[in-house]
Amino acid sequence: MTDPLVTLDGLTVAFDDRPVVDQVNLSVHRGDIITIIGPNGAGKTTLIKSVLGIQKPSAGEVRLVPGMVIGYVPQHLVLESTLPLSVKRFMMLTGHSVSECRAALDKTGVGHLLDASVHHLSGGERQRLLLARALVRRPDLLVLDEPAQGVDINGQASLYQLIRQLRDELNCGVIMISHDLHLVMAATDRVICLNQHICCSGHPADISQDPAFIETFGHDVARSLAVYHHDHNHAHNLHGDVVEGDDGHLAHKECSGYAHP
Ligand SMILES: Nc1ncnc2c1ncn2[C@@H]1O[C@H](COP(=O)(O)OP(=O)(O)OP(=O)(O)O)[C@@H](O)[C@H]1O
Repeated sequence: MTDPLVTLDGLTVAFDDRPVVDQVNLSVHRGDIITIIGPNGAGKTTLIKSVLGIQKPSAGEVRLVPGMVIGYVPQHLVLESTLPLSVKRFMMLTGHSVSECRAALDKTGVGHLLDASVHHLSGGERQRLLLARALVRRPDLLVLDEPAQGVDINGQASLYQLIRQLRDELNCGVIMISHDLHLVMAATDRVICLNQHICCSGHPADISQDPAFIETFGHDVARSLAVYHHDHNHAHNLHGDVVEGDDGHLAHKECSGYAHP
């Protein structure tokens, strides 16, 4: 495996001697999609700010591959509402050419909005614009802070799908914060459950059964997530009945559920 793009080594950030990120070890490689979940105030944004270099660690360190490019997608696009601003002009503020900006907008599915006003975009279109602004830099690492905020449920699913597709195309690493637990479970490779320290981490299918996850999010959340996961130890016949597989085990081949690992 290649060297990680980012390594957090005992990262600790304290405000007034209160650690809000406590001894976090984490590495992100090319191709990884890592999602940070956790309750309000758990230190998720602080951790991401440390990766971006805008929050200094109190202890430990953040190591980045030298020369690496980071594309950042904030939660919201904050704009002066009285200032007329087209999508094209907004993108060109990055210093990239029109053709590069257009290519990035095409990639995120909003190339047709080049001449539209940014003030008139829907929630989903705004998030795609912010993603295009991050992509135009051809990042090695994409950092997203709740990218699906203000986007409806169908829009959220396609936004997460787009993030996976961009990861494949750019071969970048992705680290994001999300509160949309069901979508996270379907769209990510590794979940980090943060509550100052890392409570638990792992594949989405496994994490909902972790006692630390249940302690942080409660039984109801864990149970509702567990609905989407089941062991592949049996098969269904055309009537949906469970049947035994060829190898004597019960195999679950015909079910096309939500989040099969
Ligand atoms: N600059 C700062 N000075 C003092 N306290 C801060 C500062 N930034 C964050 N905090 C505190 O650190 C804690 C973690 O904040 P952070 O924004 O990282 O949490 P979060 O997990 O992203 O929360 P949310 O899900 O609510 O966005 C909070 O208690 C917050 O008030």
